[in-house]
Amino acid sequence: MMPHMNTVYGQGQVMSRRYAFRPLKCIIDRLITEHSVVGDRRKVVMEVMHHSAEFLLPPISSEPAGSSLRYALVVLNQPIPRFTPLLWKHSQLRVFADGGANRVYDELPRLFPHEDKLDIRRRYKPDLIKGDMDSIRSEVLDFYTGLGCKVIDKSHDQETTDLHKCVSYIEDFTGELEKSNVCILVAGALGGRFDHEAGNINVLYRFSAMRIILLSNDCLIHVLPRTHDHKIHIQSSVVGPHCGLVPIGMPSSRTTTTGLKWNLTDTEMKFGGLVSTSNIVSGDTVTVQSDSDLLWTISIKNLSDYELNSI
Ligand SMILES: Nc1ncnc2c1ncn2[C@@H]1O[C@H](COP(=O)(O)OP(=O)(O)OP(=O)(O)O)[C@@H](O)[C@H]1O
Ligand SMILES: Cc1ncc(C[n+]2csc(CCO)c2C)c(N)n1
Repeated sequence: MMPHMNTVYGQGQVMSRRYAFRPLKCIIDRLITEHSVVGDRRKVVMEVMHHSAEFLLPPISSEPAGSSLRYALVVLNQPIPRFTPLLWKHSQLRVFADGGANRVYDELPRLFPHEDKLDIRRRYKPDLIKGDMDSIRSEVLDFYTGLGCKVIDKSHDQETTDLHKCVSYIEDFTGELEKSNVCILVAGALGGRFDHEAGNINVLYRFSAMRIILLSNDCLIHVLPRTHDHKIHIQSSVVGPHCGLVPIGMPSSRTTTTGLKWNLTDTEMKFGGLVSTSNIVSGDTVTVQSDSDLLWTISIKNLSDYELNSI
């Protein structure tokens, strides 16, 4: 369930007695004028939504009790990011989207060159494989079914992407009250075919009540819904400084930010006009207020082997 927002109006409505003996046209004119004055003075106080990339830091032992979010991981059919074992460790549910299973099967053992391949494959066993199953190799499917993994074959559904199918499963699996506390991490969502990237971004909007973060080796992106003000906590050891705010889907008439090198102050953003790319974070937090949903993106640092191995 999305947290509700509080709306605070600047003036009370005591118009009926005041206009009781005036001609109708006059009343209407005054109402139109006063309504726009009230509109200008109206102050909307939004609840603040917090964001962080804590899932790129080694998990702390108190998790999940210490963290307010619970994570689910979806692995797509793209080269797996080098920090995938970290995402795995933070997650309580792991799902392979069709050909994503081949990626874990083939590529994860390469991240642990001194360990036995089979041990690694058994250790990184998903809770579910779901998709239209036209990309997963039969030996890979046999391996994971042999381990007892659940498989949902949706080969009859050629209307939605494999990522959509996986997110839909997680959404069904998540109670209404839990939705705002669950965050879906999608590994391998960016940097490949553009039609797939656009489809992956569309999933952010199709499931707008869920927190979903698309990740590649180089960056992460997620939506900042217009229903909230946003406070983005920057873990500068793992993300930044490059970032962007992009009004995908609809223009924004007014966006205001703090914590960026090039801040916006009630600024309009739209494709064909201004979009904030190649921006730089300048502190520990970035705040964003906008009248439109925006995409937030921030670069992911090239984590050292030391950091990656400390998991
Ligand atoms: N090149 C890519 N770039 C970004 N995302 C990708 C790419 N390839 C696959 N994906 C993501 O991984 C998911 C699973 O990929 P898979 O190749 O199994 O899908 P598919 O439906 O068979 O794709 P195709 O359109 O090639 O038939 C896709 O739904 C998509 O979200
Ligand atoms: C208008 C329209 N465009 C493309 C597709 C194709 N498509 C979209 S999702 C999907 C499944 C991929 O696993 C496929 C084949 C469609 N159905 N409708």
